[in-house]
Amino acid sequence: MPLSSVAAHVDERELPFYESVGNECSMFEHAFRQRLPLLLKGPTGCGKTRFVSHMAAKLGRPLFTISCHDDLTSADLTGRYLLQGGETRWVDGPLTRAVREGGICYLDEVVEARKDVTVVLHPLTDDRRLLPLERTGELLEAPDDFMLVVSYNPGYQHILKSLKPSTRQRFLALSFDFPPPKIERDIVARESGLPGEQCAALVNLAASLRAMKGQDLEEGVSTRLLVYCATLIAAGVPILEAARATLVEPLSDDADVQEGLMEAIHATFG
Ligand SMILES: Nc1ncnc2c1ncn2[C@@H]1O[C@H](COP(=O)(O)OP(=O)(O)OP(=O)(O)O)[C@@H](O)[C@H]1O
Repeated sequence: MPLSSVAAHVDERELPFYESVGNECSMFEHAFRQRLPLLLKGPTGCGKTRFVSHMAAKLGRPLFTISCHDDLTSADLTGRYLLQGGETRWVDGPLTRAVREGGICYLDEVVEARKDVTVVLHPLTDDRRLLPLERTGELLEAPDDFMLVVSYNPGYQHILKSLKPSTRQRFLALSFDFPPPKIERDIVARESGLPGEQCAALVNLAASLRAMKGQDLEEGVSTRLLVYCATLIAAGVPILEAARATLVEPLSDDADVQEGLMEAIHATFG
């Protein structure tokens, strides 16, 4: 399919809602059109997955999402022979489907993947754009509308779990962070249905909770958790109960840290 005809008349209102923060939408589109793979870096719950679904829908391409973990093998991506009705049949994995169908393949938390997975990605992420399927003997050439997107959270990185330079230098990379306050307020309001003013108070609170990151907290409170909190409040849950369940308990098990978080919450909501 010629790229110029890809999703020429998309109604933005029908796409998964994504509020852009900078130039990420145009960079994604350039990467797609120039057939370059993309790496998204950023903390948990800051909008990376939503961004990818929004862009896939905007470009009119199917999206194949894979959450990477220690046990994920290259066969989970490429496919395997399965016994079906007494016959052994090859079944494509999500990466192979994305290559065959011309879709967007999104590998979330790619640093969690084992080495054999990254090896499969190498010929796909340079100018060869090839996916060798050893088991079937095929060598698939990725079509123009195939794109590989991967993400990871640099905050969780440690020496054993980092991308090798030979892998990361195959990607364009974009950094994500929590959206600026006004944008985050709009996102939380739109996602939860809670009035903007109350969402603004939650976003202010998030700033003080995020300032506690590093002291005793591994990660600052995510936009996702703010949406949860606002959703509960909009559903009638008392603010302090909603805040404890969404902005305190998911962040820490330590009683002292929880107390510190609750203090900040009381300072905002009384
Ligand atoms: N820019 C944004 N536009 C619209 N919604 C957003 C945006 N940023 C965050 N959100 C909201 O935050 C939620 C979490 O975002 P998302 O699932 O995309 O996070 P993520 O960065 O992919 O997290 P993880 O790394 O844990 O997978 C979304 O479901 C959405 O409600």
